[in-house]
Amino acid sequence: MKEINTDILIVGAGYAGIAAAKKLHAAQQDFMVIEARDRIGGRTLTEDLESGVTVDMGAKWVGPTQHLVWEWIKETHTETYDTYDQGKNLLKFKNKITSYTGTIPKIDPISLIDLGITISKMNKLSAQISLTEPWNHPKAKEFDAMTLATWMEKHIWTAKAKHLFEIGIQTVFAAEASEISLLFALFYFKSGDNMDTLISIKNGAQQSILKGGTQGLIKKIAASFLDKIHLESPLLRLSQQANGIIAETKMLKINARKCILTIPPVLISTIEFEPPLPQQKAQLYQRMPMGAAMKVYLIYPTPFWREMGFSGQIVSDEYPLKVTFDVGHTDSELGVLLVFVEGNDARNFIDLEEGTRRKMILERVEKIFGHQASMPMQYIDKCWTEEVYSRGCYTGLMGPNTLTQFGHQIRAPFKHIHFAGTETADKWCGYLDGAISSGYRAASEVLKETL
Ligand SMILES: Cc1cc2nc3c(=O)[nH]c(=O)nc-3n(C[C@H](O)[C@H](O)[C@H](O)COP(=O)(O)OP(=O)(O)OC[C@H]3O[C@@H](n4cnc5c(N)ncnc54)[C@H](O)[C@@H]3O)c2cc1C
Repeated sequence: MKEINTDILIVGAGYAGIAAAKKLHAAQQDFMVIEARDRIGGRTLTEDLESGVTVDMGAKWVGPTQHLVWEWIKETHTETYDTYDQGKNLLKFKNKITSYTGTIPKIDPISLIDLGITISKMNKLSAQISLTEPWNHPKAKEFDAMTLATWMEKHIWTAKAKHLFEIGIQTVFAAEASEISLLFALFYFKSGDNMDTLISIKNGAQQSILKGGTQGLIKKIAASFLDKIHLESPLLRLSQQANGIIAETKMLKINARKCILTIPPVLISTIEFEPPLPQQKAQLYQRMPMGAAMKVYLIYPTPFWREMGFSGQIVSDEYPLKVTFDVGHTDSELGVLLVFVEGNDARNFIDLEEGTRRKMILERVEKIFGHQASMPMQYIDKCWTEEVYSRGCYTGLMGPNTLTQFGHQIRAPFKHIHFAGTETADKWCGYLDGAISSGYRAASEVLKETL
């Protein structure tokens, strides 16, 4: 086993780990990064397809208020383009297809009012939640004792509004409303400005796309300190002494003064800690499962739906296809349709053979856009629950009784170990921007203690 001495060890080379490294590099600190995978980027993964199309199999979009990602985009002169958002969107509900413009589908007036009131109630409630201490809201215990599904049962009157709201929830959390606490949902909406921002393209979280992909961006940021990143080095054991830590992988023994751990909460329980994590912290990590999502790209010779006057955005109640977007560049001749399968749908869909998955998706898009839709040049899909070093996506979630009882542990250091990762962010928790802010915060904590 090779022994290495460094001042600060960063575990994980996703956006949080690279943000921490960037800050330490700028401060001319002695640090190293260990990463389990054979690549950097974590939950970002950009692939250049033979057709010339670049696809993000992980994180894709950047919204206008995600200022830290925009700083990186500007610093690296990365080109962006807007998600195609012209023409009519389509809603397929109970075998009927209707078209609409804007974020909210055209449905009967009663259901429409019901949906509008529900979203506005969510926004009003979430606006009252503190991002740093959501557990201190006067009704925190009450909100954290119920799931979002329980709240929906009580407050949404029409079946159609409930169904559409559920699709919105699956899209935002990659999970079911019955898996998350109301308090966590309110915190998450506030963290991303509000629910409207999270589900919107224009002025929302789905507004901009990076030309070289989100993994392309992190590669540019890490370029000046690549020699400090050790790939294929999963952390197995972390022990703490009076003056620092000893981290062990299969091949390395690393002695450091401080450690910044950026791995997803669900994976923290896989590390052997000596001494063990404080019991409330350890219990927290037993309660932050990942959601599940599958991303499917369909590449066509042309974005033929645009010529038909459609935006490429579909909201559908038919398993497995619930939501689609046109993510092709306006300058490209090719059509790129991105299909999301999320929550329990994804968990079931992932177990099917690839041929069956392809057939099902193509049947669904054909029903909506016609025969041309059944003949893409390429079908490509990716499931994140199969990724050993992610275990799902988009982020770690909290069910009832988690934020109020254990939430205060999320950013708390444990002796020489500091905790980052998007799940620890107050602003844009679950997103790339939150990952960057968490990395910067953890690096600042360490710098404060070591300088
Ligand atoms: C399909 C998908 C779509 C998404 N869409 C968007 C989007 O459009 N916009 C957006 O802002 N966000 C999106 N997200 C969320 C976004 O990707 C995450 O919020 C962000 O990448 C998290 O960064 P992180 O550094 O906190 O964690 P990670 O990216 O998970 O990084 C943690 C790193 O730790 C490594 N690791 C794990 N275990 C160990 C170990 N034992 N030892 C060493 N290393 C280890 C992992 O390999 C990984 O590289 C999406 C995510 C997915 C998967």
